[in-house]
Amino acid sequence: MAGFAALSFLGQCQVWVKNRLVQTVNLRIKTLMAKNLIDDGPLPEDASKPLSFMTNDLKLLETNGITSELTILQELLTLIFAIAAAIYFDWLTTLVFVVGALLPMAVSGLTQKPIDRRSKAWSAANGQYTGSLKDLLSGLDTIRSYHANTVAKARLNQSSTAMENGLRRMNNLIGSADVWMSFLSLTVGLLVPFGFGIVRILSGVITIAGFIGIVQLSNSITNPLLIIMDGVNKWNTTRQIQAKLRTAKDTSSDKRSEQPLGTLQTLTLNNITLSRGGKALLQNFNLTIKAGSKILLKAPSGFGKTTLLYALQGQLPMQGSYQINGIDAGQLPPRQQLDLFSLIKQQPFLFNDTLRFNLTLGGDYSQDELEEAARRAHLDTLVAEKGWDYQCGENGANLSGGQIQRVEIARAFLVKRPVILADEATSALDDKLSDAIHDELFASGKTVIEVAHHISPEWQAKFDQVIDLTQAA
Ligand SMILES: Nc1ncnc2c1ncn2[C@@H]1O[C@H](COP(=O)(O)OP(=O)(O)OP(=O)(O)O)[C@@H](O)[C@H]1O
Repeated sequence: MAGFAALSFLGQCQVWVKNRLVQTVNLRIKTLMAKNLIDDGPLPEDASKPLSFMTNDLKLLETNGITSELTILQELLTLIFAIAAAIYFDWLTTLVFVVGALLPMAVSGLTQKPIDRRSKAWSAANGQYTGSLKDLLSGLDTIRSYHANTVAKARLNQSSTAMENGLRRMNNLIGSADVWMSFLSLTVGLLVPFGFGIVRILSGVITIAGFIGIVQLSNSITNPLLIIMDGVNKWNTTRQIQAKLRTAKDTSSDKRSEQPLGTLQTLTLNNITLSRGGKALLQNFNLTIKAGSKILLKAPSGFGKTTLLYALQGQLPMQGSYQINGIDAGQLPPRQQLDLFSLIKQQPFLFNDTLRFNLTLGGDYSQDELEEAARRAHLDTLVAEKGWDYQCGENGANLSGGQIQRVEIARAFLVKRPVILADEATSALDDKLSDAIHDELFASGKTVIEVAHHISPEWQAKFDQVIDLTQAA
């Protein structure tokens, strides 16, 4: 009774230790990936990929990777003890049993590449499914308005079918590999060693009792080996994911040291080339911007204006020479470069949180600073009416388009950075409000780089430079 209780308690401890280990590893990986995603990684061209990685792929890593590693470790211990005990009876018969059990394992190596390919295909299909689902949820109002329900459901079904097919194919391959490895284990791993053992008994090298001992122990050799093979196959499905984790580790160790930049003097672009999604945009572009100047960038839609603003911040790559105060931007820590700019986005993003949080984004600002930013962005009437704790809703669903834009403008005023990048910053505002915001932007004394399609001739005349990007190369 006491023995059984002790064994059960050991089993209980094993469950606790295993789950604690899985939790610790999962948390470390999630923290590392969150850091890479938020701090270090490039802006994703397709958000569904990191989304799927953080959810589905990391789950697969837990079930097929971390859990398999623990199982392999546990079974290895049983295996080592069983082999040691069997050697005590007869080392040669034990060797034949071990070789017979290892042979199928070597053959299992052949299935690794196809398993890799199928796991990659499953991961891609998974990303597409997550992307479709995300699209559908954020565009549900549009889908319903235009009665696109049937098409939307069909698209989602199509990607979920592709994902489930990918999963089935991957599991089929793993399952088939397991079945045929078992067949080999039973034949090469069991029948041959049995025959050899009988020969050893007949030649008087071992006793029947010794052979029975080895046969008993062979279960503790073959079974752990089968479980280890299955674990290795499962672990192999996570190799792509582990490769991504290693890249994340590399990017998170940025060795560039902080260089004193001092106050901003110039931004110099020489022979700059930009591309996005494989498409060449600006070519051989040159521009020098002095601190405090007001620049208007003009070009047709899709030319690459927004891309240029992101590249100035260092959030998208650019080829050529980009210097900040004469220092190569590539030599600056990304954070130092980012800290020079506040970006008023063409399509602002709002958190499903209060007005206050949406302005401060968790930063430490005094109430006076908040009120001042809201006043300059002409958001003060909204604040007076709704209060700072007003819930903006998912991506600003509880605000008008113009109010969302003014929250974005207020954010830019609040952070007080030397350069304001304004991407169609007042496109949702009426002329009077747009003029008032421009008055504030120009009065700030900051460098303003604005991208806009509709700016009146009077306002255009107030800029230091109006650059037509189509003529700038
Ligand atoms: N995330 C992305 N992935 C791939 N290509 C993109 C992405 N975003 C934009 N592009 C492409 O890059 C090109 C430049 O886009 P960008 O937004 O910089 O143009 P823009 O000049 O600001 O246009 P607009 O005046 O319409 O805002 C376009 O052809 C666009 O299709």
